[in-house]
Amino acid sequence: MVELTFDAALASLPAEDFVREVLIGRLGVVAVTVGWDFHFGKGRVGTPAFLTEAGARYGFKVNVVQPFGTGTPVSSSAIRALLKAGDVETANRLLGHRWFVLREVVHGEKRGRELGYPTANMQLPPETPLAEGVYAVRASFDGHIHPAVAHFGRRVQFHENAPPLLETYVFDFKGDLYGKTLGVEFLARLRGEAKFDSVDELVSQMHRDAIEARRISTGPADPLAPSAIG
Ligand SMILES: Cc1cc2nc3c(=O)[nH]c(=O)nc-3n(C[C@H](O)[C@H](O)[C@H](O)COP(=O)(O)O)c2cc1C
Ligand SMILES: Nc1ncnc2c1ncn2[C@@H]1O[C@H](COP(=O)(O)OP(=O)(O)OP(=O)(O)O)[C@@H](O)[C@H]1O
Repeated sequence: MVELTFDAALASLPAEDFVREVLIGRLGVVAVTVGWDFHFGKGRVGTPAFLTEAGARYGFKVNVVQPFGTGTPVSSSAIRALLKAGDVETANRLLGHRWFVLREVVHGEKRGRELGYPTANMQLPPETPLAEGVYAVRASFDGHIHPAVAHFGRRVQFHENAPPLLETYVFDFKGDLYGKTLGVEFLARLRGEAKFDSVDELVSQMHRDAIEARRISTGPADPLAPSAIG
């Protein structure tokens, strides 16, 4: 990979000089692929049309990739905004695969098993763009993928201001997951995190979450968002 520092000298380099000095002189390109709205060179003169014409003169091939889909352009900021809003289905379609995290399972407060839902806890980086709430997910470990339900949040039922955790309950599984690396891919958000009048009410809601998540995570997959964890 060649990374060019975008400094004043590069910013003021005319498109024609960039082609001659960088693409031909330094890299000796035989083919160049750019997006349909790509611009380069001083004054943004280097359009895909400019590049195609330069390619014909210098003898390199130019592929211009047209926009994908019909709606909003696919961009990492659009995907982050969708995940922050909890719309994982649309984020997954824009990504072309299900959004997933890969992390080690850490110890928690051992409350999960008392509630009837032992959960594998994972700490996600603070900048993770994910809405708090309950999700239908699939979890991968030891070479197998399991349907599961996950909660991402601060556990407002029990804590005032704890850091957010991803907690995953794996259906039809019993075993020790501490220290293992889990892949968790997200299929749908079921609801936001809530504080109930009693722990019993939280547990009743968790039963309903589990039924809904099992239905989704064992159901047919969206062909536009295949699994990336297996
Ligand atoms: C399906 C599911 C739904 C959950 N919903 C909530 C919720 O709405 N509010 C909340 O504070 N915690 C929720 N939790 C998190 C539980 O409070 C947490 O798993 C439990 O307290 C265990 O906590 P620990 O990791 O501190 O032991 C949920 C967990 C699961 C698995
Ligand atoms: N079906 C399951 N799904 C997830 N973890 C399970 C399951 N069965 C057993 N476990 C084990 O139980 C651990 C979680 O248990 P429990 O929730 O009581 O303790 P914890 O580490 O404190 O987590 P939490 O803080 O969520 O309570 C997991 O890390 C895993 O090793």
